[in-house]
Formats: sequence, C-alpha cells, structure tokens
Amino acid sequence: MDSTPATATSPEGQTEKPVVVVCVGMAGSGKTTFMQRINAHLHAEKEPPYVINLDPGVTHTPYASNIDIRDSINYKKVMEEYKLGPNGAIMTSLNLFTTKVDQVLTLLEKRAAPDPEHPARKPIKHILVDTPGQIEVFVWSASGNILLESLASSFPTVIAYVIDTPRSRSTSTFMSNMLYACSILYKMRLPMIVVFNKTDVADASFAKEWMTDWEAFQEALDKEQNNNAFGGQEGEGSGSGYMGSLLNSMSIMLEEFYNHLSVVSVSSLQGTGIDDFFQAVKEKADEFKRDYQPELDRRRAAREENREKERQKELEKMMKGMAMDTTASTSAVGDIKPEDDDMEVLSPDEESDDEMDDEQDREGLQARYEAATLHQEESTTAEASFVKYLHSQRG
Ligand SMILES: Nc1nc2c(ncn2[C@@H]2O[C@H](COP(=O)(O)OP(=O)(O)OP(=O)(O)O)[C@@H](O)[C@H]2O)c(=O)[nH]1
Repeated sequence: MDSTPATATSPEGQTEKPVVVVCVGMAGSGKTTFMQRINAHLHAEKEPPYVINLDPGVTHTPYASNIDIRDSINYKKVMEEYKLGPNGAIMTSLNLFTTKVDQVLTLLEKRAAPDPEHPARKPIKHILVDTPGQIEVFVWSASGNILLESLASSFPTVIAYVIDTPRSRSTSTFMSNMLYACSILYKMRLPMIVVFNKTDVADASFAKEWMTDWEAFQEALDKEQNNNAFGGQEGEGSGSGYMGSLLNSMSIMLEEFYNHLSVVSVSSLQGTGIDDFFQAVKEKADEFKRDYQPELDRRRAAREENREKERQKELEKMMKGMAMDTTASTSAVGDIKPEDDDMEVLSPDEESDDEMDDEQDREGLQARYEAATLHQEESTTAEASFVKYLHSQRG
C-alpha cells in the first residue's frame, strides 16, 4: 500500500489532512456519549466526520458509523468458534479486523481527497474512532498498535483520553487515572488530550489545579490523610504510611508528563466544553506534524529498509541459481502499474481478486504484527494463534 499521507486541498490551495481522534477511556467513563456529542457537534458545523467503531462487543451505538467492526466480525461467533471469554474475543476480533487495515486506509484516503465524480462532496476533516471499553485490550494488544500506527502513518492522529471526573475526586483515584494515561501515552506515542467528562456532576477545576500546582495536590493529600482515607491504625491520620508518600512522589514524577498534555473539561451530556476540545484537537494535530511525524517516518523507513533487505536477499539467492546479475537494470521489465482498486464495501466476501496483492498485504501485515509484538515480553495465546493464522494463510 502507498504510504504517502493522504491529503485534501483546502479552498486556499493548502493541503490539509483529516485529523484522527481516537477515543479511549475506562469502561463507563462516557466515551460513547462523548463520541456521540463530538459527532453531533461536527454535523451541526456542517463538517460531518468519518466515524469508525472498533468495539466489537457493543450492542448499540448512539451514532452512525461509516466503518463498524461489527459489520465484518461477529463477536459472538468468535467467542464460540475460538472458545474464548469476552476479553479474548474482543482481542481476537480486533486481530481479525486488523487484517483489513489496508482496506480501511484505502477508504479513508478516498474520503480525504476531493472526489471529481462528486464535486459537492467535501473531503472529511475529522475521523472519529471509538474503542472497546476494555481499554487494556486495545492499548496493550499488537492489533491496537498496528491499527493506530497505520492511521498515524497516513493522518495526524491524537488520543482523547476520557476520564470520569466525579470518580476521580480522591487523590488516589485521580493518580491511578493519571498513571494509566501516562502508560497509554508512552505505549501509543501519540499526542494526548485528557478529557475530564461529566463536569455537570463535578467541576474538574480541582484536577486541573492538581496537575499544575504540586502544593495543591499535597494539600488535598494531607487532608485525606488526616481523614484516615488510606486506612491504617485508628487515630493515626497518616494511614498505612507509604500510600501518602507514594502518591506524593508520583505527583512530582508526573509533572513532566502533565506538561505534554492538553486538558479540557466537558459534559458530554450537556454539550459544554466541546469547542475547547476541538481547539485542543487542532493544537495537538499541529504538534503531531511537528514532533511526532518525523519519528513515525523514521520508524517506518527503518521497517521498509529491513523488508527491502530481506527481499533483496531472497532475490539474490534466486538469481544466483539462474546466474543473473541483480543490480543490472533492464528495459525488459517495466514498473508495475497498479490497477484501480475501487473498493467500496468492507466485507470479507468481497476482497480483491488479485492474489499477489493479497499475498503482499499478508506479508506486510505479518511483518507489522511481528514488529508490534517484538517488544512485548509475552505474546498472548490469542496473538500467538493469530500469527499462526497468518502463516497458514501464506502457506
Ligand atoms: N452526568 C453525566 N453522565 C454522563 C456523561 N457522559 C456519559 N454519562 C453517563 O455515563 C454512563 C456511561 O456512559 P457511556 O458513554 O456508555 O460510557 P463508555 O465509556 O462508552 O462505556 P463502555 O461502553 O462500557 O466503554 C451512561 O450512563 C451515561 O449516560 C456526562 O457528561 N454527564
């Protein structure tokens, strides 16, 4: 697949790419309600987004998706056929969907560019992605990694980490949430916006203060310790002792992390704060282009180089057998001209007939899959069986 970033041309003649907003958050944080709200906001602005649902287990989404994992993967059947529990089935469904990632990108790139056949149809400006509530399944799986890297290799991509504000009011739950956000940032290596949701129930100013003023966090911590919030011996306000000092140290450690975040307060239910969110999206998309894109390009180039070296080795072996010089150029062989692969529907039954392309896609996917699992200490059974599945498809 062509890895040249997809572009659309603005009326001023400048090139623009749609921004991908990937919504992640713990179950019940309000991700889906938030997706519905930002989707409605963009429709009201006459800039309808392209919506992708990656949650195979969701029974109902309050917004229409352009691509829905449930259209091509039957989560219940995956559970039955592979004899998996709910989380294993979500992971396997994502793995199976990942085999279609190049088709997804083709569709997105089409919608990102002006369509000469439909001049009235504006190129999209936003791609919204909803993810499974089982956050770790997406964040820590190789397929989540591939999906995100694939999106980020074509479009500016930002993470919206949705937090349930009322449930983060104590210093310990707040810190747990921040540590989770921190791990996601380092795992995904993409710009992040922290979205404090449900602010109609609890104002998020306390959280913003804790993130910018270490003493304010310390004060709240002291107050909780005095109320014996962390347990310990009765009458001794400092609780079990280590909790308070651990939280304190972590807040100091996270200062650098906080500096890399955009923070917004919203109520997905009432619709407040959504303009601020889109302002943050714009800023983070610029940051992506400035700081993240070069690193992604470097990683992709390294991967391509490795693949090219492997291919060259194979070719040399083959040519040796035929006693030919692989470096000599010949006019007898022209460039391969890709045929127009105008694929509109994402369905397992309607794949391209071109087996060579399929083979290359599978090899590319397998290389990405193996690269994604390489730095993980243990690949899960679901992932291991998926790699096996890819091998069997090649054979
Ligand atoms: N008060 C209030 N409730 C909200 C808000 N956003 C979401 N909720 C409620 O929070 C609950 C969970 O919302 P969802 O949007 O389903 O959360 P989710 O993160 O998608 O949940 P999973 O599908 O389990 O991942 C629902 O009862 C929503 O009505 C908000 O801004 N304010």
